[in-house]
Amino acid sequence: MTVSSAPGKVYLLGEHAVVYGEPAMLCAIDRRATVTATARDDDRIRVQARDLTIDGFSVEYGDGVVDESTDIDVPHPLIEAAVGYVDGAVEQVKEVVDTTGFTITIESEIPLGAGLGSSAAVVVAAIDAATREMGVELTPEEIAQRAYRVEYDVQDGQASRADTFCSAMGKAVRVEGDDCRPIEESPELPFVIGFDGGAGDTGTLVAGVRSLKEEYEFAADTVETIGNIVRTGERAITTEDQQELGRLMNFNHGLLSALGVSSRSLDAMVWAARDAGAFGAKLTGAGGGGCIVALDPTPDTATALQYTPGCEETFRAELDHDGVRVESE
Ligand SMILES: Nc1ncnc2c1ncn2[C@@H]1O[C@H](COP(=O)(O)OP(=O)(O)O)[C@@H](O)[C@H]1O
Ligand SMILES: C[C@@](O)(CCOP(=O)(O)O)CC(=O)O
Ligand SMILES: [Mg+2]
Repeated sequence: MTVSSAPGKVYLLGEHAVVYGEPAMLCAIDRRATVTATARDDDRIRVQARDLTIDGFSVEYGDGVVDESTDIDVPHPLIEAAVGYVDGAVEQVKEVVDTTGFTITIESEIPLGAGLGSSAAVVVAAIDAATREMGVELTPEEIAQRAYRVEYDVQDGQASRADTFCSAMGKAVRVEGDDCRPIEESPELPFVIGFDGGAGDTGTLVAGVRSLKEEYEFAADTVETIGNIVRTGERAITTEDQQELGRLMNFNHGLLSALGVSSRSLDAMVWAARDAGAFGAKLTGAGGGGCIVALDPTPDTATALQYTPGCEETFRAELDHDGVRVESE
């Protein structure tokens, strides 16, 4: 039995634009997905994903077939969409090892589809656990590369390397196209997360931005401007200028909102954080619903979020220095 875990992340600056080759900066956070891989005597592949519920049923499946015992009475495309990332991870494992069967069990502290990178963390941890269980040790860079292939395929060819690289490597990272690197001296920033309890579908949201960008030159300019905000933010990171970072996050949120990926509850949480005196706040990840990230060293933002209609949960997040790691083997 092998257990591996990998962290979720928040985007400081640059999501969506990063898909088109603009730079982005993101930080791994101390919420992790944990995957247990156990070799089997037969050649079957089984997946137990307790957090993945469809109509209240948790998903257990294998060999491309959802278990009858899970009693799921929903159309198959819905199930296929939900298990796509895990299926992709299994495919990557099969490319690396001469598989006989294994069972993988997924547990995660990262809310699904909320912009904290649950998909990347699950895929990264699954590839690590299952390949190790089969006797192969991949480097974090190799895992990041394979996990990126999975996100790319599931999101119909529209994915950056950002989430998967950050989850595999940990710390703060900067990603621009194929150029992925850890940010030396990753700053410890006072992250406060607000979660509206909802989710957005990354593939659909990315496709929405792409079509706006193709239709309007000013939408394409907006994407480029987000890249300029990130470039400006690099100086603020090096000097640990939280006030400047906050201002840039506010600007970035406005542009994401213009690109149609914010929502009423995300905007409400962003404004609650700003009114409470946060240095800045923005949605994180694909948007549509899910989480915002604010910078505030005081308890004021968390308190304000607790009283904000639409905010279901608020918590602090710490930079996680560890990327993918083995918990036990
Ligand atoms: N605990 C989990 N078990 C199985 N699959 C998961 C789990 N967490 C996330 N996923 C997969 O990732 C998808 C969410 O990814 P995505 O839409 O990119 O949002 P995010 O990465 O921001 O959480 C889920 O629909 C599911 O396919
Ligand atoms: C919108 C995007 O930039 C980030 C998506 O992040 P998440 O899956 O919502 O955590 C897409 C990508 O980079 O592949
Ligand atoms: Mg994702």
